[in-house]
Amino acid sequence: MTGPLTTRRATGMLRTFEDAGVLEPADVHVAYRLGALGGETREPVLLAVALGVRALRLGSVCLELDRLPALASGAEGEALPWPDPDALWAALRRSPLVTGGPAGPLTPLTLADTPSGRLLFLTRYHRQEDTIRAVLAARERSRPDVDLDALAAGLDALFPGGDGPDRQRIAAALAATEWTTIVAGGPGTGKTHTAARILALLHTLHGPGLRVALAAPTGKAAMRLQESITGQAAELGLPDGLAATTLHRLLGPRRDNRSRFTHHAHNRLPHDVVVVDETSMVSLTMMARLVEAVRADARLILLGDPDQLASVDAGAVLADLIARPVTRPANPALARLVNPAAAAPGGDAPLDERERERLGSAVIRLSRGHRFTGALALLADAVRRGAADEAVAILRSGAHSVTFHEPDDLDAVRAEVTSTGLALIDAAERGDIPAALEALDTHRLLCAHREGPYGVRRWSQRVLDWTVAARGRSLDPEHRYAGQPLLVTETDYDTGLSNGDSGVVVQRQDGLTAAFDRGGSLLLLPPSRLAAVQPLYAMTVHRSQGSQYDSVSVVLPEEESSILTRQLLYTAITRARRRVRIVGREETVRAAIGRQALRASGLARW
Ligand SMILES: Nc1ncnc2c1ncn2[C@@H]1O[C@H](COP(=O)(O)OP(=O)(O)OP(=O)(O)O)[C@@H](O)[C@H]1O
Repeated sequence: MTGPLTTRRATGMLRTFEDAGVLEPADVHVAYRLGALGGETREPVLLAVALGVRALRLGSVCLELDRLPALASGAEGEALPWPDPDALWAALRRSPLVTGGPAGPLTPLTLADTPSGRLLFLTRYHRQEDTIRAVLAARERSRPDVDLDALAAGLDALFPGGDGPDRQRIAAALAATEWTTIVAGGPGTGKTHTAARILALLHTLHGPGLRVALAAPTGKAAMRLQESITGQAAELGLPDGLAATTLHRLLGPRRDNRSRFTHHAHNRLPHDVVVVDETSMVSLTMMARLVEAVRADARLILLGDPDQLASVDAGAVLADLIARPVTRPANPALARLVNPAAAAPGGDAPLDERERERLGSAVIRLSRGHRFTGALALLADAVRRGAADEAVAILRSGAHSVTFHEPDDLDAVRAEVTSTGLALIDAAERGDIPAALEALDTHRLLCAHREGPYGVRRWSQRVLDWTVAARGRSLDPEHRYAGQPLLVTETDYDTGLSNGDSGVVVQRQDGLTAAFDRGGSLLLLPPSRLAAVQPLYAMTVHRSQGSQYDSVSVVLPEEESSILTRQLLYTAITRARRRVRIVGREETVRAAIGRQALRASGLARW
């Protein structure tokens, strides 16, 4: 945009909505700028633009014009002068921002009239949704040619459970017979276990020359995927050297444009199979870039947990793709390969009607936990389903793996923080890198916010103070010391570190070095080469997504915090492999479970 970046003060309707706290000055500013550029001055239209910008800021891809009053809660929200949806729709349809105008062909806004409501988009996001819709629909028009006898034999060998409705086997059958498959499921339900078997199956069907890409939205998640797949490679006869990478690296970053890549619709990825893990964290923009870069005759396998927090940017693509209406019947070949309706003693429950319908979109949800059992798994499931009474009962059950602490009852958190902090320092001072890296992931303290009494900043200081008191020696977070945990805050292609990687400073004979675990291989760097890192004593739940720790302590914010949602609590709990400790009040847990982060989009409406 051109012109000075002065903020015009809101007037009229926009002022009313800003004073009520619905709009922020930045929302109003963008609306006025777009209005000025496109020649639109009508207040209700500018209000809708500002509300659309606000929606994006809060994670929605579009504005639901028929549900405007739902944007604000309480009596104050109801009292606001919301525009009449029909009049607003008519005004928007004539707006130069939608149709192009005398000021130029620029159409920054797009309208969509869907069976479940009228939507206003910023055109850029509408285009991205359109890309995803069009590419996936085109991919659904055909299915890969496979030898069904060989496939059946492969499935029997890899999933020897017999005829029961083994959802992992169904996932593999889908992945072999569809171009795009979505394998959803909570932590430890075997998504990567299944992905490894899918790769083995595809290698059997298509021969050893198959080109496979493994990717995830963050470096940490990519490393976990790589570790898991390579750990199973020998057993499954997968080729050596399968490496995972971030989606950014897979698509080829460009220095001149952050949202464009070297691989795109006219320069496709060479791979025959693209497996993406932690898809819930993939933004709408990234998903659009990915699907257009995958060859039409390559398989795309999306793994993820739709109940977790969605991407930092707008959209909840995985959840939307799973929720979209099913437009075609399940692949007829499936009936020969799996038996979704059967009941088998001790096996998965038969697929319900909705699950069977979703096979048409090649979506399967794994439901049986293989990693955690007991109270931790029950708690995660109760939170996911929104069963607050159940969750509270589990928290109060006295189970070892799940404990609940009032905000001033910090003895247990302190004990674990200090014991892991001291173990980290001891190992690092001895120069024992494997032990230091192991100690790093033993326990993690998670907060919802960065700032405030329940935020990362405050709690990091507390962790440091506790560690110093236990150590009996001061530690300066501004200076590297052996045993200091580190978090990478920006991707650095020179060192190979990704945003979100964690490491630890270790004492070596020649001085201090920073050690990072890169999916089983070690990366050692002199601390002076680390550009964007910060000490890691506590982290936000958002940051922790894609990682897991043996034990997790979750500090809940105030009940009123708008960031506190069911998805946030579920994501925090499921970061723990063995035990979770929740610090907060019962009302806060209930408030979190009762508040769902709902992100408006057009994708789920298909
Ligand atoms: N069918 C199965 N039989 C036996 N063990 C299994 C089976 N499926 C998964 N597992 C084991 O359960 C554990 C969790 O599996 P996996 O890591 O694949 O889950 P995931 O869904 O990818 O979890 P996350 O999202 O947390 O990474 C692994 O140790 C895996 O070997």
